[in-house]
Amino acid sequence: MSVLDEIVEGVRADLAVRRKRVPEAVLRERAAAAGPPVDCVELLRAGPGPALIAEVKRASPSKGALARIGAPADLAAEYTAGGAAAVSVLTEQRCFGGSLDDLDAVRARVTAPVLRKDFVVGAYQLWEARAHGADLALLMVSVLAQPLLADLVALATEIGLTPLVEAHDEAEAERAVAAGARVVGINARNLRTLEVHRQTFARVAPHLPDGIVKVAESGVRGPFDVAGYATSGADAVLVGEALVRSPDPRATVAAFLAASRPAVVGG
Ligand SMILES: O=C(O)c1ccccc1NCC(=O)[C@H](O)[C@H](O)COP(=O)(O)O
Repeated sequence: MSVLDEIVEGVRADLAVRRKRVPEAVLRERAAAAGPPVDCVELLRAGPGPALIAEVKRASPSKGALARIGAPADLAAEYTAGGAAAVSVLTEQRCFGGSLDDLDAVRARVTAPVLRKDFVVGAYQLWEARAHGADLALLMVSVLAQPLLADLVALATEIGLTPLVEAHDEAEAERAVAAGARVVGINARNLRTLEVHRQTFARVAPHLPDGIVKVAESGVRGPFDVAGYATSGADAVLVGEALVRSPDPRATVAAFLAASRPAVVGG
C-alpha cells in the first residue's frame, strides 16, 4: 500500500466517526449560516507577481514533526501581515497533526481566504469545510475517480467554495480541467514516493489552458524557488515547511514575495 493509500484509509476511518457525531444535515445548516465565501479565482491571479498561499502544517509523512504550532491563528496572522494572499490549513490529523479546530481558529482570526487542505473523498468534507468557514477546498485528482471529481468540483462551486484541484502530471492536469477546475495546483511532491521534483510545475503548467489559475505546490526552500515558480508562470505558490520552520514567518513571507515581484524601475 502506498503512503497516499494509507493516508486515505485513515481519513475514511476518521470520517466515519465524524459522520456519526455530526450528520451532514447539520453541516448544511452551519454552512448556510457561515459568512459569505470569497471567490478566490481573481484574487489568486491579481498579480503583479504570484500570490502566496501560506500553510499551517504541523507535521508531514515525509518529514515527521515540523513545528510546534501552539496558536495556529497567530501564525496565520503573521502570514497575512507578511502579505500572504490566503492561508492553507491542513486538517488531516493522523499524519499532519491538523484538525478542524485549527481551521476554526484561523478562520476566526484572518480575513484572507482560507483553504481547507485535506484528502477529500466525498461531499461530506466539502460541507464540513464550508461549515467551518473555508473559502477554498483541495480536491486531489489522484484520490478521486473522474465522475466523483467532477461532481465534487460542481458541488464545491455551488456551495461557495473555490476548488483547488491538484494534479501531479499532464494526465492529471487534463482530468482537472475536464472536471471543471478553474484553479489547478501542480504538486511537485510525488505522493507515492514522497520525492520532490520542482521542475514538475514547469513541465505540466504549459498543458493547462489560458485562464486557468496555476498554483505551484510544494518544495519551496527559499526565495529562489518562489522566483523559479514565478518564472515558470505560476499565478500562486503554496508553501508549508519553509514557513512553519521559519523563526520569523512574517518576514519570510515578505521575502518570498519580494523575490518573485517584477522589479519596479525608478521606484
Ligand atoms: O508533505 C508531505 O510529506 C505530504 C505527503 C503526502 C501527501 C501530502 C503531503 N503534503 C501536502 C502538501 O501538498 C504540502 O503540504 C504543500 O504543498 C506544502 O509543501 P511544502 O512547502 O513542501 O511543505
